Amino acid sequence: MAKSIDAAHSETSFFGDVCQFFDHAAQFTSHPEGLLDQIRSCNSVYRFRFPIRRGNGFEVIDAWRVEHSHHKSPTKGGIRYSEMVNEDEVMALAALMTYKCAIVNVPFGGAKGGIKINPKEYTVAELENITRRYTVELIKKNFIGPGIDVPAPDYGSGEREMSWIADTYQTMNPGQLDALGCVTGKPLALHGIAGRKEATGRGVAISIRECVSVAEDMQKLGLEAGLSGKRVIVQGMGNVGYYTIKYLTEFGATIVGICEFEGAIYSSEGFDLDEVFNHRKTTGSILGFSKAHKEFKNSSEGLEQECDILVPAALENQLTEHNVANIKAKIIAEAANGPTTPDAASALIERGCILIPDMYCNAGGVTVSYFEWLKNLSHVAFGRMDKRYEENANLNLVNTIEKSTGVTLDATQRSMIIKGASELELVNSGLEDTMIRSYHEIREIKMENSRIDSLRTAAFVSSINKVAVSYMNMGIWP
Ligand SMILES: NC(=O)C1=CN([C@@H]2O[C@H](COP(=O)(O)OP(=O)(O)OC[C@H]3O[C@@H](n4cnc5c(N)ncnc54)[C@H](O)[C@@H]3O)[C@@H](O)[C@H]2O)C=CC1
Ligand SMILES: O=C(O)CCC(=O)C(=O)O
Repeated sequence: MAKSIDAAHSETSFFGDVCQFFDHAAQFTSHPEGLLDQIRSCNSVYRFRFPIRRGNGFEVIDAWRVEHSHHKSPTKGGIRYSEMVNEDEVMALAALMTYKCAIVNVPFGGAKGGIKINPKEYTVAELENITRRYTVELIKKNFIGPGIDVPAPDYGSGEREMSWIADTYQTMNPGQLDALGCVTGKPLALHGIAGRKEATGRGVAISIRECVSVAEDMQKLGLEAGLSGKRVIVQGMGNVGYYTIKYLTEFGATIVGICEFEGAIYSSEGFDLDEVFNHRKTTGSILGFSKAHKEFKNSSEGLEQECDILVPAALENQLTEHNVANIKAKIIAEAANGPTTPDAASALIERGCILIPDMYCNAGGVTVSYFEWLKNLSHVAFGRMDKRYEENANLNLVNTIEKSTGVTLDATQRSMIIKGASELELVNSGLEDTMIRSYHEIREIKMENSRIDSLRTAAFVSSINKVAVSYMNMGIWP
């Protein structure tokens, strides 16, 4: 990979790494440097601090919301709750959101938030105070709203936090009809959407299934096409990792390794997700699981075991120049944001591996967030208006065919054909179509230019071009 103007910056910076990938891809586009600079830069970085009551005193919390690009509104991206969060990280994650949304044609600019706490060290009441106060700070500066900036879950946050955000925003904006579209990833009972919780992991599994379905690409790796029997190691068993394992298993893959914070386990025969999950719930650790052939107290050793596909689904900077030589996988599916550093990515590509890039691989979450936002703005659940209509039309059709052919279907066949689509089925269909279509869009860009070295570069080319068109069409005002 050619060294870029931002390479020096990237030694210590996640945002620098993202810029380095961007600059490498930009050479395959024809946009003027000024426009590229506008696309690459973070438009607004809001850093703030606020106090919460704790014990007999109070504690000051550091927080951020970064809106990377306003080429489309609203901006969109999760909120990370982590004691390691910092400004550079939130900027990088916001930038990735811009490129991610562009790849999957979700009409949002990119944003991300961060709250610098370890959520495990706070009571639920304290977490609620922090989340509500964070929301109020965003409201004060116009950094949240259904048409402005729409947060969602990320590492360390989930449906519960999104409910608190929605309730705070709604309370502060009485009568605002679209208020519930101010945040996505809400529980179903609070105007969320069926399938959002599983969406990122489901999308990751679909992206991998699509990648391994291309026989020509698998042949180059010395692998058979298809997921059946493929050996997979997953790092992180949180929201994204858990559902990635669930759907990969459903699609026929074998989960041979799981790495968590406290260590890693390996079994060449494969793991049952629920057995491992329940063991961890009961004992507090994945270590000590009786069906594991090997276990590692140093979790990162788990990444280096024999497998076909490695899925980092925890945090950034997991595959680096220090461990890349020991990675055995031929396919890396970046379920986490930024798990591979530019140096490690170059080494893997030179070795002939396929890297399914984060900005595409984990885009299922924001895709279904988009559906949730649409549902909130239209104030009606998907399928509500047409489900029964569709069923009646199908019923008439089946009756007519039965009458004219003399063939009678059994009850199972009838209900399968007649049934109208539920919200979950529509969401999953939209998600699957988006992931499959986007994979081939990126792959074709790569295939069309032999100088484009990776799916990541192709993905960046695709998003840079899309964002550039938006900026050019908008013009500059005043
Ligand atoms: N939640 C979502 O919808 C989306 C999340 N992502 C990305 O996916 C990644 C994971 O996010 P979530 O699953 O939501 O977070 P989560 O908080 O639900 O789970 C993360 C899991 O990773 C584990 N973990 C942390 N450090 C680890 C390490 N060094 N080794 C092994 N395991 C480790 C944690 O113990 C936890 O179980 C993040 O990079 C996030 O930005 C990307 C797109 C959407
Ligand atoms: O669902 C969303 O809006 C964003 C999820 C997210 O933070 C991400 O894709 O990294």
